[in-house]
Amino acid sequence: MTDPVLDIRGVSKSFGGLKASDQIDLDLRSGEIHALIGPNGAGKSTLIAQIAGALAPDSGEVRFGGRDVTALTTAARARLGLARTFQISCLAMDCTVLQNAMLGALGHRGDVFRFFRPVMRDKDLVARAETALEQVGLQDFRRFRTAELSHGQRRQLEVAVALTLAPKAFVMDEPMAGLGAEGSRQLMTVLDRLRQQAPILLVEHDMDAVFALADRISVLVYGRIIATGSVAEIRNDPAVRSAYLGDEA
Ligand SMILES: Nc1ncnc2c1ncn2[C@@H]1O[C@H](COP(=O)(O)OP(=O)(O)OP(=O)(O)O)[C@@H](O)[C@H]1O
Repeated sequence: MTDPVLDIRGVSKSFGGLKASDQIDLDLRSGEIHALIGPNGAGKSTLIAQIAGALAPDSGEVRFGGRDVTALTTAARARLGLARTFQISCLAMDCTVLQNAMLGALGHRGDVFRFFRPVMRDKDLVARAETALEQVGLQDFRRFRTAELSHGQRRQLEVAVALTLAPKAFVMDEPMAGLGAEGSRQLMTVLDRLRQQAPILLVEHDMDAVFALADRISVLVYGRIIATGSVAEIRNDPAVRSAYLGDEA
């Protein structure tokens, strides 16, 4: 088997006497969606923050693309290809869908301060942004103002912006939150395809989405991973059922 894209080894983080991350081992392999689930307060956000670089672990190591990135900033990890989405919406609502996608592509080339008019004539950048829009199914909306998009379409656009950065892995924090049935269905179609391009570590409360999408699931309870396995293995795991899934399984 090839090395995992993301490899979390023995990561721990305490807040006072509370162990929010307790010796966590977790990996993300090429081509997969690995869902991280757990009850409120289990430590999902704390772990994601340590993976993305927003929070330093007390101990342990975060490896990305075969290198130790534990000491790197969020921006440095992003430049290496670690894309984190859905924490803060960074879309410019008055810009068109295509312009927003181009902002991502510009960031990738390091010239975010160029003005839009000359940039819009840059065929390479436009092509990169349009390819990303196609990948998320928004090609027909390229000239729409972003404010005109539905909530779900904005999530799809955020994925497109991330795609223009040519990510090697995605970390997604509750992408389905606040979406209706149709928005969730569309975003699930996008994520389902996306895993081939870059694997996804998916934190999600929507169990229907998790069970439909995940290749593997890890269950976090009180800062510890109590099980990792396929959907069937997790559904049938007695410890998971009593600690978390209950009737949902
Ligand atoms: N900065 C902080 N200072 C003190 N305690 C914190 C801090 N951040 C998180 N915690 C605590 O760590 C534990 C884990 O919180 P965390 O937000 O990571 O859980 P979560 O699984 O993401 O929850 P939710 O599903 O509700 O978002 C909680 O008990 C929380 O109160």
